[in-house]
Amino acid sequence: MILTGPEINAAVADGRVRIVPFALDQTNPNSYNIRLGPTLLTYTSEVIDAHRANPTRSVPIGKDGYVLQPGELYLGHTVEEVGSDLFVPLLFGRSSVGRLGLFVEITAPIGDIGFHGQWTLMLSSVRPLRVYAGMKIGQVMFFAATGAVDPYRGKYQGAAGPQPSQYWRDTARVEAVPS
Ligand SMILES: Nc1ccn([C@H]2C[C@H](O)[C@@H](COP(=O)(O)OP(=O)(O)OP(=O)(O)O)O2)c(=O)n1
Repeated sequence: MILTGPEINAAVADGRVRIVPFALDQTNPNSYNIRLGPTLLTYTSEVIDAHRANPTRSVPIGKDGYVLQPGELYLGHTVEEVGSDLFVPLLFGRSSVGRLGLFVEITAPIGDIGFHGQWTLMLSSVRPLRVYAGMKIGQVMFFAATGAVDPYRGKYQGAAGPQPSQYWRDTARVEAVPS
């Protein structure tokens, strides 16, 4: 089951969903629009190494916006902290933004019950595209879950600003290489 817009508003009001800051005019019939935060991160090394922490460069989005270039990966973030200890959040692009040729995540729309923080957006643009801080770039939906809840305690908990991949932490748990 998915929360309707009025139910998202009610869930924010009684604490079942946390969206900060929250504005009623960002609620859709069955989702909530999230805005692009003012900071982007790009990886600076030519090769991104999945087993290492990769260096990044912070790029502020100025008042005149910032032009995303095709072929580059930009890590953005939501203005809003979005989470729930009850519902499963999923983040998707908005159709109006998809129509501009912008992907807002790469195979990672799923949030965990118990995650709280700003979400990291994985921005990639089909054509050069000027984006602006504060633009309503994506939407979060909330799904009712069944079963006992074991809340998120992962490596991105409490995220503030764009978070580069910490996949390298997983390798401490040993990746078995099939022979
Ligand atoms: N586009 C996204 C998708 C998810 N998240 C947040 C919400 C999730 O609860 C948290 C972790 O997401 P995943 O479980 O997909 O990530 P990992 O499995 O890589 O991390 P972990 O091992 O911490 O679960 O990151 C995010 O900020 N941006």
